[in-house]
Amino acid sequence: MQKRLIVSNQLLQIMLERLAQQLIENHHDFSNSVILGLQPRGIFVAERLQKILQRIVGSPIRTGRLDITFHRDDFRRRENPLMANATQIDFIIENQQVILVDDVLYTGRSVRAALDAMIAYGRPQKVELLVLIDRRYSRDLPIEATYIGQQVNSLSSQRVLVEWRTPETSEDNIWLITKTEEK
Ligand SMILES: O=P(O)(O)OC[C@H]1O[C@H](OP(=O)(O)OP(=O)(O)O)[C@H](O)[C@@H]1O
Ligand SMILES: O=c1cc[nH]c(=O)[nH]1
Repeated sequence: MQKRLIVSNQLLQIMLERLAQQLIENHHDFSNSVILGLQPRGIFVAERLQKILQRIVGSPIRTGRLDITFHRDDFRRRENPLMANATQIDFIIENQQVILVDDVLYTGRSVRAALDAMIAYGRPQKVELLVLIDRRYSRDLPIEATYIGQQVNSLSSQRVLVEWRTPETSEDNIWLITKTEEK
């Protein structure tokens, strides 16, 4: 396995600050806007953004967690049963501007499932999508992000891995993983 660093710890902090500023440009004080992080990995991005936004805006930013498990189009096709995560939305999304947040946009199938899952909670006025990494030219569906951390050219055999800091590592990094033949 080869691991190539595509976003360093320092760059990722700058990227998150920039994405937060872009959100503020469009959503001002967030009085009519909410954030939904996609389970399982989008919630880390959503929580980081929430902290930065709250620091800048100076008021609470409504942030929830959306589970998409039962809305995935491969739900019944998987050999290993999928484990559902929690959906936690403690606010009304009816008539709100919703920002869906995930770490990676690849085929677009997770986002399609998220749109489906979200509709059970109300009819938003508008829905946007924010991702850290947009794997270009990889879409199976006509879905694009509104806010992008970085676009990456990749092969279908590769995978993007977003690694968040732990007490041991204290660094956030994004890697492009290439599987190599085991000898
Ligand atoms: O655009 P997509 O092709 O849906 O891929 C993007 C999704 O994949 C990852 O999740 P996860 O690894 O849980 O999903 P996967 O099994 O579909 O790769 C990632 O956190 C995104 O949610
Ligand atoms: O590269 C990819 C594709 C889907 N999901 C990921 O987490 N990474």
